Amino acid sequence: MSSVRSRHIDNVVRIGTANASSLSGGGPQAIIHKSWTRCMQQHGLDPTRPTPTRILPSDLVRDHQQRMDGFMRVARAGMQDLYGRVADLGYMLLLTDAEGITVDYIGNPASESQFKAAGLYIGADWNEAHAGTCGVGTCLVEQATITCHQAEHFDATHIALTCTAAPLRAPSGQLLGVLDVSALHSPQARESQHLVQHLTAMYAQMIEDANFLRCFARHAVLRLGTVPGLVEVSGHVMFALDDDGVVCGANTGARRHFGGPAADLVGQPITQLLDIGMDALRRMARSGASEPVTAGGSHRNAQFQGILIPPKGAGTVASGPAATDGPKPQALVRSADHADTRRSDALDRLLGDDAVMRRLVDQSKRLVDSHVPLLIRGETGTGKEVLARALHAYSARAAQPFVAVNCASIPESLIESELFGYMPGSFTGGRSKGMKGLIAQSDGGTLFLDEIGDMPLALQTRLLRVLAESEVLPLGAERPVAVRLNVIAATHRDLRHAIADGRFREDLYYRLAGATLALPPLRARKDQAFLVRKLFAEEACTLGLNASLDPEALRSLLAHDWPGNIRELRNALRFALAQAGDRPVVVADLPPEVSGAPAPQPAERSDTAPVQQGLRAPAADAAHAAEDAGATRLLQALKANQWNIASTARTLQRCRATIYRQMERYGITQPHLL
Ligand SMILES: Nc1ncnc2c1ncn2[C@@H]1O[C@H](COP(=O)(O)OP(=O)(O)OP(=O)(O)O)[C@@H](O)[C@H]1O
Repeated sequence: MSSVRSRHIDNVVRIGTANASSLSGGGPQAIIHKSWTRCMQQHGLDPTRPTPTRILPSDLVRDHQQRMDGFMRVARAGMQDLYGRVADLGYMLLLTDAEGITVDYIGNPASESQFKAAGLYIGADWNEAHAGTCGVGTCLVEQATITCHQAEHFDATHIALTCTAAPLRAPSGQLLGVLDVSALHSPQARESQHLVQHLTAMYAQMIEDANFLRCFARHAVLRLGTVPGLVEVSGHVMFALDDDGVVCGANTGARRHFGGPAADLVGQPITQLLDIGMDALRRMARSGASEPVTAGGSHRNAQFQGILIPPKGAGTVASGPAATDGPKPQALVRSADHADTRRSDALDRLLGDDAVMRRLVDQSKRLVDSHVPLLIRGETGTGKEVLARALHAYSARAAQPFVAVNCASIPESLIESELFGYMPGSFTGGRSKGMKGLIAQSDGGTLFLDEIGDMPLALQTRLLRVLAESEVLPLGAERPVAVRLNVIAATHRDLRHAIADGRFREDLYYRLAGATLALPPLRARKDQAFLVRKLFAEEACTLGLNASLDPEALRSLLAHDWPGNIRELRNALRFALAQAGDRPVVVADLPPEVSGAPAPQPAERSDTAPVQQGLRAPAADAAHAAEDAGATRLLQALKANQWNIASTARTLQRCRATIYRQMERYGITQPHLL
């Protein structure tokens, strides 16, 4: 072994066996050293045994390619353009999926055999758990653009390479894969890769944005940039809007700038995020010209130039890829006298042909501007928050803020300061400028108090005072602040029981429940087929798929009794779409509890490779079929959610701690921890 290699191995062993806590800190070197530690201490890789890259057999590679077919086409266009810029410098490009499997490649044909020998080719598995620290694998862990330069690679086989990799995300924010730019030879200085790092990040963003526009081709897209004159091509913030100007998609730039996951932005009227009215949007749609736009709410002062890209195909409606209700005029170019039609849409879009829901929506419309406090009741996942947002969008205060507070999820120690706000210096750890509480932020708009049944008793007393007096007293303040309050509360609990048990104040109940809107469970709704089609279209679009639903699969969906209601339906469709990719979704793609099929036993599955990747050992006891079915269901959900524990927990309607506990019980380990 050459002395360079043995020195490298000594270095990796020394740092990789160090105590992980001694490696705190940021910067490129810390990222690499943390990865070396992970490779040795968690993945059990041995740097003294250099191993060539694992190459998957071609039929498995085809499976990986098919799962991201639509996205691959967009990515290839970006890769070709990028390749034109870096080919002369000896670079080649890889596209991998979110597991690190290479699904596409562009490189100089004359060097193909060398690239292949180095593992820079289709089918190569660059997941850190197998390949050690490398561009793709470490980028998947860090979810950020990184360079792994020469001896920063874990495995001595790869120390001649330089690899720069950037993550690629779906409009939902979910990781889709990685764009990698690599070379067999490069100058020794790491700094030589700076420009490549910028280019890789820039093209990754361009590919994501092209995919975003593909997914939301039937929506109007508001594009915002900071360079006037270039906003059409380089606006880095994009919002897809529906007929009412409500956000139905937000790209990575928008998520980064406006904070939070896509799910938090989706459903908000754009007029709340930006200081812009519907009239201005309609004017932009008509003129096609860009206009200055200022961010609203807590992002005030950010100045943009904005342009509105109309939906593809004149006269089509911007309501999702599978909208079947025929051509409609584009809402954003409709004139003001259609305002009432738009207002009614927000609530009417919640239902198909169901008499109970129709009565509820008609009743809501009569109540929404009456200042009667509304209490929405319904089992978990029936759409209480969705209804609250639609009520707000329908109301006369639609252009004012909608502030949602989940009374069950704010830690008890913070709930008071979050709700009421605080003055500068009023408690340790608070912001030096103080903070406006959520109640005051809702001034003139809607305050949505979700899971109100879980609010601690002491706070119920304070909330009661706020409701009675329409003013809040921030922590540390001497004088109360007046608030124009419109409250919608929601709960899945029986508040009368809670009152009887002394857990909920009766006087607060009567303050909140001026009128009660009872959402029916999904199993009782007659418009299930409408909801299936609507949610299927939305989910397919978010995943960037052009999918269809087999009639037999629709029948299975309609036969299920949906204990988790619309949330469970959405998750089941997301799960099925992830299984099916771009081909039609069939019964076998549905989660076993929906399809009615006996869950396959882990040991009997034909696609053993991914199972082996996820299970350390066969599920604990083969005699316990139910256990095995549970393990399989969990494993499938983990894979469908790219091993993201939080979204797996949402899919299965369990809390994260339960998912971790079940993983431990079934011996399931995340692939990058194996
Ligand atoms: N009418 C609807 N159309 C489309 N999707 C809906 C509808 N109603 C609910 N959903 C979807 O169902 C899921 C649950 O909705 P929501 O959070 O509003 O339910 P919830 O009753 O407030 O749940 P919880 O009680 O757990 O807070 C979300 O993914 C939402 O997008």
